[in-house]
Amino acid sequence: MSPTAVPAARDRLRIAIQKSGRLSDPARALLASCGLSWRESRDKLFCYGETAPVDLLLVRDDDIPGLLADGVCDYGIVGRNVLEEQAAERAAAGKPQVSKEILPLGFGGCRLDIAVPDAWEWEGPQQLQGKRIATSYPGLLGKWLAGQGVDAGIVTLSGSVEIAPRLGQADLICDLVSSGATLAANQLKPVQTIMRSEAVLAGPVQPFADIRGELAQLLLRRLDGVLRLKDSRLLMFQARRSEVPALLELLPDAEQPTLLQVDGADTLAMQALCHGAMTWQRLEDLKRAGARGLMVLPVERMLA
Ligand SMILES: Nc1ncnc2c1ncn2[C@@H]1O[C@H](COP(=O)(O)OP(=O)(O)OP(=O)(O)O)[C@@H](O)[C@H]1O
Ligand SMILES: O=P(O)(O)OC[C@H]1O[C@H](OP(=O)(O)OP(=O)(O)O)[C@H](O)[C@@H]1O
Ligand SMILES: [Mg+2]
Repeated sequence: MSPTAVPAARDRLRIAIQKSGRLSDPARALLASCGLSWRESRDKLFCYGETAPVDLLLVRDDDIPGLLADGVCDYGIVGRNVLEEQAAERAAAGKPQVSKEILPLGFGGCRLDIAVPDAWEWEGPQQLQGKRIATSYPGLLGKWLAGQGVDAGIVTLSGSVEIAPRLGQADLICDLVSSGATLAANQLKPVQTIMRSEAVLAGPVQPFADIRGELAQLLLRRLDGVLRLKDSRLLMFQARRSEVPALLELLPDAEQPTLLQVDGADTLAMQALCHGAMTWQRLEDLKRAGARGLMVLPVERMLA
């Protein structure tokens, strides 16, 4: 599609997700928890939305920003690293940005790190001057190097970046790191993070002018509800009125606690939506502060 072409109006929303890889299952599970379900095409590349007019396109993650830019799909679930890399490449080519990060989704967490051979003593970014750096993220690395005022050679590789220093293709690398195991197995160590990444919902910079605007609102509202409840629990207990202030101090993450009088004036029942982890330690602290009959319940859905 030419850069000036306007994508045809559609009456269904189309979301691109990774076909197979780290983000495919969690992306699908997240959308399913928003009440969406699909019928799959025989080639398993397109899923037709059944419960709502929201279809899925199953593709390679690197293709998602381009599909968004071309208007082939309306939203995409992709790593911030991929989205930002293609944005950096578009910017370097003088192309306008047509899509952006709408919402971080809380899975697929990793970092884009500079990693050097174990034997190096790291003194800071200036040490990279004149070095060759292997990466699959030339746009992000180039932008970061320019910001540091460092002139280094970028060796672009599509995979197996960690092996490049041993093969003599580069002096060091810039790649995704999660546990650090791949770096360690290749006698490399991370020395500098240039980006923190996770899966994000990417979407258009401009709002939709057709029915997709309403579908987009519905999707975003439901995603917001699901993500807000991800680590949330409903906490219920009873306590004496005099103990309530101390108990509330132990619950800084409680949203609008509700207090009900249960017998006479002294005993109160309390319920609150808590957004932090409800560990055994926390429950024991609450018990010590006077909470009785503590119950922690999962919260399935919330509509603010
Ligand atoms: N080790 C990791 N830990 C956590 N998340 C990661 C890790 N490596 C990559 N990711 C995130 O998951 C995304 C997808 O990674 P994956 O390895 O499945 O991609 P891929 O091999 O490029 O897949 P595709 O075949 O779709 O091109 C990455 O872009 C990144 O955002
Ligand atoms: O810090 P770690 O937990 O070891 O993870 C980092 C590795 O994970 C990714 O590769 P992946 O395993 O997806 O293989 P790939 O190179 O084929 O994409 C990434 O490119 C690193 O190589
Ligand atoms: Mg890929």
